[in-house]
Amino acid sequence: MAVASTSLVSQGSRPQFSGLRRSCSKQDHSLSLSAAAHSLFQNVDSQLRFSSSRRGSRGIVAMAGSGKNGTTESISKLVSDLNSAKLETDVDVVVAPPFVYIDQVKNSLTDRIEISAQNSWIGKGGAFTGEISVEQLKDIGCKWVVLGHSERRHVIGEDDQARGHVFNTRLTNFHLQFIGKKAAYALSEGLGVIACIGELLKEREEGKTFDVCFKQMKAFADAVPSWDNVVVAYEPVWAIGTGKVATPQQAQEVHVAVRDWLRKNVSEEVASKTRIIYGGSVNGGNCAELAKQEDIDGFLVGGASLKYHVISISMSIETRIYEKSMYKSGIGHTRLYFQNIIGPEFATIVNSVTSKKVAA
Ligand SMILES: O=C(CO)COP(=O)(O)O
Repeated sequence: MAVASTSLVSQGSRPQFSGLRRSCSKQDHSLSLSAAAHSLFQNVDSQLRFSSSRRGSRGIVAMAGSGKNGTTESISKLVSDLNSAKLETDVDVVVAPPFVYIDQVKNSLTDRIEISAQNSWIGKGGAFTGEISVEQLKDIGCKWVVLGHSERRHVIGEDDQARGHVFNTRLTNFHLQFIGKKAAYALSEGLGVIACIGELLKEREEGKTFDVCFKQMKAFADAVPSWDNVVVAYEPVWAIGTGKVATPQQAQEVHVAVRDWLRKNVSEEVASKTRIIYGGSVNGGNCAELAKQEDIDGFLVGGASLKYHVISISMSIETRIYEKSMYKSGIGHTRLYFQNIIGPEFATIVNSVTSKKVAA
């Protein structure tokens, strides 16, 4: 779980909060996705077809927020908000600050919330200038690392598979299944891994969502010896930082497909136990509906982790105004608008995961 909170991030970058609900009982999964499911992927009523047999008692880790930039001052404020937030107890909360602020966050953040890095090196530390080793992350108190984030894949160029070129002999092997191998090394050293997957808009439009997600899952599965400390984060790239959140149905159908992939390719037990969280424009307004979906076990949150949850109530009151001056000015009814700040938005998101559990 990783909360990389926006508070830990500064303008122009998306922080990431992820909330993870705590783990859960093993459930029977009867759903099996057939190949034909791919062609049905876009159908409107897919929610029903893709609904799994899991029950809501499953715990969820669901809050990771991190930021990719920030300042000492903005981070102090975010940490203070996190420390005072009322967070339900059965949600694991993780914050993933930028590397340079991890120490500051670690030294000021409540123990209730764990810390994640946003990336780590593929193997044991050594002469890899500019990289951060897993050993160093552990040394400063990190418990988690986010790997395979879409920005690392599509902006930095990290990949699951071998690259078309090799920088030098020493790096040849590293570039084979780069992301999976990073995950394997982090796990071997005791860090939890938030393993990100997700399709580009073009890939979704071409009907390749499952193919892309399954390929990314395979790269992790081929490399990791155990899924015990892995949380899968499904983040459709087109939803990250765009304000275009996946609908609950769109998210659920991918989550259940990924769970089914785990069942078929790893084991029934791993499929049942692995927490699959959703990321991509999650906020205080849309989290509750997403959290109701059976296979959404929490969230990886960016921008919303920097904000406050504001409830706007607009009330139109049909009131005849007899007061002379008002009447003359033509005001026949009064509209009242209320804005109520109910706390940090990440708290709303974390607690939505708990509400799902309670409701179920
Ligand atoms: O990047 C993200 C999480 O890693 C998601 O960011 P947003 O919540 O801002 O879309």
